[in-house]
Amino acid sequence: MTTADITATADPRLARLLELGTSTVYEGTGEEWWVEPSIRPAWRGARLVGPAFPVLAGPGDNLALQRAVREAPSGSVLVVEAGGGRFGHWGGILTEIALLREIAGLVIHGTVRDIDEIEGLGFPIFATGIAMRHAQKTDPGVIGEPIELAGRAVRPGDVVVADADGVAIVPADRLDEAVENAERRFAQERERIATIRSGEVPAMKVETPAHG
Ligand SMILES: O=C([O-])CC(=O)C(=O)O
Ligand SMILES: [Mg+2]
Repeated sequence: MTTADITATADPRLARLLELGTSTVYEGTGEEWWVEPSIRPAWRGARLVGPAFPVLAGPGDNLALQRAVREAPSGSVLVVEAGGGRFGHWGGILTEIALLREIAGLVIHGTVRDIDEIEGLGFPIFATGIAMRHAQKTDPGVIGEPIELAGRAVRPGDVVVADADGVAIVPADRLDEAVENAERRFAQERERIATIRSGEVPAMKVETPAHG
């Protein structure tokens, strides 16, 4: 069982969002659900879904992460604002604890280390990059409270979906709508692709410029 499976089993809507993919989820509802695109999969094939457990870390400090990995509910995704700095905020040891506690994954506006080890363990991480530099362990930060992740509001329990295209945050109270609209979008795209594969170049999609 992968970490993505843990949450997905608990709520089939989450499994479906992950299958449909972040770009489809985002396009389906046409909302500002995308997250800063420099937050990328830390290893190829990483993907995750689950309710957010937000963390505000001190700059260059991972004490807040050490607290969060011990206190976040099983199945949740740690969503961390770490100021985007070039520190090893997270590594192999924290990953081992996260797996023991059945944490579904990590999304961090910041960098991580021990990446080969983490890939071998299959723990999904989305980060701005990889950096070996030691993170301080002095600032307890804030955990389990709403944050802004690189400018995007994230509340505890909002649904995090992340795959090769990046990270999307679906507000908890809009989950049904997100699934419904992503399904519609997915069906439209399959239809369009079927048309192309039948040998027909479809009409262009043209939009009216937005006002204001
Ligand atoms: O020790 C740290 O601060 C982060 C790390 O490398 C690990 O969790 O393995
Ligand atoms: Mg380490």
